[in-house]
Amino acid sequence: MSDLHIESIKKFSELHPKPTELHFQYGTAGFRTLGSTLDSVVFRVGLLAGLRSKKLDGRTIGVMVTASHNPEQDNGVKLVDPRGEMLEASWEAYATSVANAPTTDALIDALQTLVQTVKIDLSKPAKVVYARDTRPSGPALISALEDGFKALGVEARDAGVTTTPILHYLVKAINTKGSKESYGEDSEEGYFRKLSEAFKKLIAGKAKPEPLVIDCANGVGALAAAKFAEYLGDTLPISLVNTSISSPGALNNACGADFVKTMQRLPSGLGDLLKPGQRACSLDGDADRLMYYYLDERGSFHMLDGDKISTLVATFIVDLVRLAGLDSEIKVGVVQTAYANGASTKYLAARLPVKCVPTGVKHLHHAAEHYDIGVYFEANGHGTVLFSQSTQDKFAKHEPSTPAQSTALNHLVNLTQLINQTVGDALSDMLLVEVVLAHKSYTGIEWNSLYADLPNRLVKVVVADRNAFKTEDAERRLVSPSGLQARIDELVRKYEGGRSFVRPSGTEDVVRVYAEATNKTQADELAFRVAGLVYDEAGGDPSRRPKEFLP
Ligand SMILES: CC(=O)N[C@H]1[C@@H](OP(=O)(O)O)O[C@H](CO)[C@@H](O)[C@@H]1O
Ligand SMILES: [Mg+2]
Repeated sequence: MSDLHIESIKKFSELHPKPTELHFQYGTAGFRTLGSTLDSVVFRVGLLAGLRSKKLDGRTIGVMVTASHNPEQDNGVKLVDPRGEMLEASWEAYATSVANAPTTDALIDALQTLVQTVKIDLSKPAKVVYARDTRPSGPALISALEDGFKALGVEARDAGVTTTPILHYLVKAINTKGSKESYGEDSEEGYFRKLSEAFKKLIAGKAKPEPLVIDCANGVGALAAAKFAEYLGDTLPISLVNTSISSPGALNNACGADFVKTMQRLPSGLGDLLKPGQRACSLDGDADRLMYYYLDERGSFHMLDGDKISTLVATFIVDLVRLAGLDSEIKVGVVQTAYANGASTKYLAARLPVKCVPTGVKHLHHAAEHYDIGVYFEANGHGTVLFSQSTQDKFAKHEPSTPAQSTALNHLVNLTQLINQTVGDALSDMLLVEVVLAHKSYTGIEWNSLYADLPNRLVKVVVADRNAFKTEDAERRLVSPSGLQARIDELVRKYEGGRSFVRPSGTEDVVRVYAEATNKTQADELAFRVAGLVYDEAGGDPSRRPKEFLP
């Protein structure tokens, strides 16, 4: 085993000192906080990425610099494992300790501990591919990252400014290059070509849809959507709005998927544009979340969120599997979190297996891998479909006995190419939705009528210590503070169709309360009553108790 390049790491580390007063945590979305505080963290992630690659025999690791739907001044960084997946969970703690070493000497110690604990052979090569979104703090953070690569002698490939899902695609494409499981050409062009060719095959012969309006959140999705428009030509007429990637303050400001989901209204810039019934969708700041919506004849807003997408897509795939004559061999299942609307769960559970897992993409992704075809979406619009290798092998071997079976089988094979199976991908998901709508001859209105969402409300409660809140049963029940769950249950029983749960956020310093009921007033009331219980239980100052929190 060779040694760490200690002198080189020391020299570069002195250029990227850790701010003494800050603690960083590798959470659900990697490290994420104010961009101006992340210099040392990103430098150290450069080192970590190199070590992770060495640990995996020189397979390529991805690094994405983004803060997604968060405000423009925020930034973040996360690592992507070789198959295009989120970093293995055990490394989250190593990343946290490396990021928090107070001095250069402490950093060297933390790295050496990591090398010994996970037995990294330092003589192995280190390869990384990296990218960033459009945030103004991005270029400086990228140069800190590159210092990390130089310090460790990493062979690094710059993927420039691109979406999170494209970076995940690249990681997988690079690592499967030349193999029987090749994921595609390892370039952006390869990605656009792969997806747009699959899309064209899937909608061949279908009626040309009305133009789709895409709100790009003034982020990197604007660049990728514009490229798709070139590749798709008139097979999918699209009209892009909120594409100002270099206007200060514009990113995610009153637009984007998270704004639409949270505010349940149109993003800015679309008001005068949309005709009644016309489909529109929003991407988030790094283009891995998608929300659809439309205005009806009366100008009322209707949102088609991750649950609606999941339902649309899962039932379409179930039908194709049956039509292809594969339903006895291939099982389709859906994964959701507790935030899934109860009406979607009811609709899905009557048709196919549904599993509930804790919040966070890694939980959904792993659970979806247990199905032959696993569909997962968070209500917020992040999700994808996974086809297991054995399922893809079955597609390749299956001999259809009728022309109808053959058509369905072709559609399934093309879906495996259209869908970015590494991670949720707003643009790939958008093409997928468009395919299903075209096949079913649905407008947004018919899609929306599959089931009616239960009215719901999400409330944040600021507490002294959110770690005092511990959950079980996929976060649907509290185990501590003790006794609180029983009081929530007692409240919920008073509401028709009531459901409510409380969990600490993994990305913000708050506790989240979710409630639903059969009408909006009741859902709001239940949410604010539970929020009041949580606030009081956590010892919140009565004089600062938010007025809307009910007694
Ligand atoms: C209610 C909600 O939308 N929670 C989001 C949010 O997690 P929290 O742990 O709730 O802060 O950010 C996660 C990362 O983007 C996302 O996976 C999740 O769905
Ligand atoms: Mg995102």
